[in-house]
Amino acid sequence: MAPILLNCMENEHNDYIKQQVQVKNPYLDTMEEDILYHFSLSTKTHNLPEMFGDIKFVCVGGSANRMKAFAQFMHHELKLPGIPEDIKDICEGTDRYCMYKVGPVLSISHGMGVPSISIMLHELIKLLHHAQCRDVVLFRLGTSGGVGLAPGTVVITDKAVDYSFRPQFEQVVLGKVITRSTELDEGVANELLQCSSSQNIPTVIGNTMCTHDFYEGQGRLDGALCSFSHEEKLEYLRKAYEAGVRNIEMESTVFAAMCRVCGLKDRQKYTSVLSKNLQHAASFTKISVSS
Ligand SMILES: O=P(O)(O)O[C@H]1O[C@H](CO)[C@@H](O)[C@H]1O
Ligand SMILES: O=c1cc[nH]c(=O)[nH]1
Repeated sequence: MAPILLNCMENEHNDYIKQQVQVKNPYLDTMEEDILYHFSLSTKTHNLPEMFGDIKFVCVGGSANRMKAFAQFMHHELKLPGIPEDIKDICEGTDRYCMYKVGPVLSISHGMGVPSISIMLHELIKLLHHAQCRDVVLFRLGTSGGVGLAPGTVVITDKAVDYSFRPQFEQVVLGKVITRSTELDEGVANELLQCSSSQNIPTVIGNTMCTHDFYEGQGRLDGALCSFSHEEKLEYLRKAYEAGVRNIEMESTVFAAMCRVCGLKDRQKYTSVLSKNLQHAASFTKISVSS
């Protein structure tokens, strides 16, 4: 599934915003050193433009092993010199996330849930900014639970939505709730849909619901706690389906919101989430960013 996405994005590359990745924090420029704590990288100890300046695609997913396997797969697909098994974890100085660079592709793990991916995204966006990367496309390759779909269906996200099926992400800042949009890019979703049709993979475009919990949050009956009946669960999932939800996972809203805030507001070209084998999902967004 993943190479299909990357091939597709590369073909359409000229459509992307030719901009350097930017951050939305005036304090960063005044700092003598920026430490990317959870990557074990810093602007003082590492030459980020030299290490990462040629990055065009960033693929993120929850599991460290998956993202290593994906990097090895990309190494093979891109026919890069050397042995895929020898690729090195750039973040080996920390066990929070793993990161592999294969040519213009960066493969990073982000753990489970919004807080974990959010920390990773702060540091990733800063890294791409410091490295002066341009025209970067960001994908999430993950797993998800399908809603009303046959197992194995790939879901390309139209909108990332919250538990109330709203396309928004709520972040508490200084004790106040800030709401950020998670609207996504239609054009990119359609590109991916076209790619899947050429590969004969069952694929739909639909909304992806992001929850803060795998069990009760997703209407599961098999957690340590369950405060609802089977009928109530089905009713909620039915409402979700009617609202256009086709899969459920745990990172898409913050992924979409952060990339959007760091992007061209008027372009609104953003995320998607894919799900495969009931459980394989990928979300993607452009983070070609402007002021
Ligand atoms: O497959 P990954 O990328 O880990 O994502 C999904 O799997 C985890 C739950 O099992 C959550 O993080 C969910 O979003
Ligand atoms: O969040 C998730 C991830 C995989 N499968 C699910 O059902 N939910």
